[in-house]
Amino acid sequence: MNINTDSLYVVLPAAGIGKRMSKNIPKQYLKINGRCIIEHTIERLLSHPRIGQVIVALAEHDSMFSTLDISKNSQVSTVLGGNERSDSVLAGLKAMHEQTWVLVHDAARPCLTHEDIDALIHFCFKHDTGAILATPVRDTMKRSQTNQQIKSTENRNNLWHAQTPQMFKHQQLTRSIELALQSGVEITDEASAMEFANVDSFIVSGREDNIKITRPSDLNLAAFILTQQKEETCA
Ligand SMILES: Nc1ccn([C@@H]2O[C@H](COP(=O)(O)OP(=O)(O)OP(=O)(O)O)[C@@H](O)[C@H]2O)c(=O)n1
Ligand SMILES: C[C@](O)(CO)[C@H](O)COP(=O)(O)O
Repeated sequence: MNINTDSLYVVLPAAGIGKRMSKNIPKQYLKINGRCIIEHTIERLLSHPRIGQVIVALAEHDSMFSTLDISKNSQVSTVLGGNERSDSVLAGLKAMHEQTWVLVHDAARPCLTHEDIDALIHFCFKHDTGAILATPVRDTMKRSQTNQQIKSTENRNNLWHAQTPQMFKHQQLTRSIELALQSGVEITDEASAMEFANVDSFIVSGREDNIKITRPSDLNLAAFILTQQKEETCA
């Protein structure tokens, strides 16, 4: 792979149902500023000069994605996702021809900027190692009992909120996720699969506004962020 010119593939897990959003459609199809969240996300990715292909992992009965113009884009393809996010990611990894590097990015994170994509790609290429975007924890972190009685205060030094994209060597990530799933280990992001496989990976500090739309209150925040970012770009 010519790391200076070859385009990169992105697996976009988009097969979730958005339970925490409590809407009657999966959250990736909710609209912000007139466009579906997933449209914002894919456009942010494909408008980056180094990203050439997005493989979208869809739920089995997803009938909405094919109605979107972005689904007709030649740089977009789809694959059947799975019961868990990790199953969807693995399906995407297996659907592509062998690549050196691959990025995985949540469809529910439409506020991703080229600044963060550049930082992640640069780090991985420079150090020839996998990495994830993340932001440092800034509040005091508490652990509770199941009845929400405070149990302990967690040390927040070197504690981060993992984001996406997460970028790894394609075959290494595929094998690591397969190993974790075969071992019955719960993995909620790609880095946790690499950790289980004892493969080093690193953190690249990302923007705080690369939020994952998860709960209803995130929608207005994401709309504000997208509008602000558009003004930034035009500035
Ligand atoms: N089986 C699954 C579950 C999740 N995802 C995707 O993984 C991303 C991050 O997951 P999350 O925010 O948890 O989305 P949901 O699982 O849809 O949300 P919830 O947990 O509230 O149902 C989302 O883009 C979601 O569509 C996926 O591709 N396949
Ligand atoms: C991958 C992730 O975005 C890292 O924070 C997050 O774990 C995905 O959301 P989920 O709720 O854990 O599926």
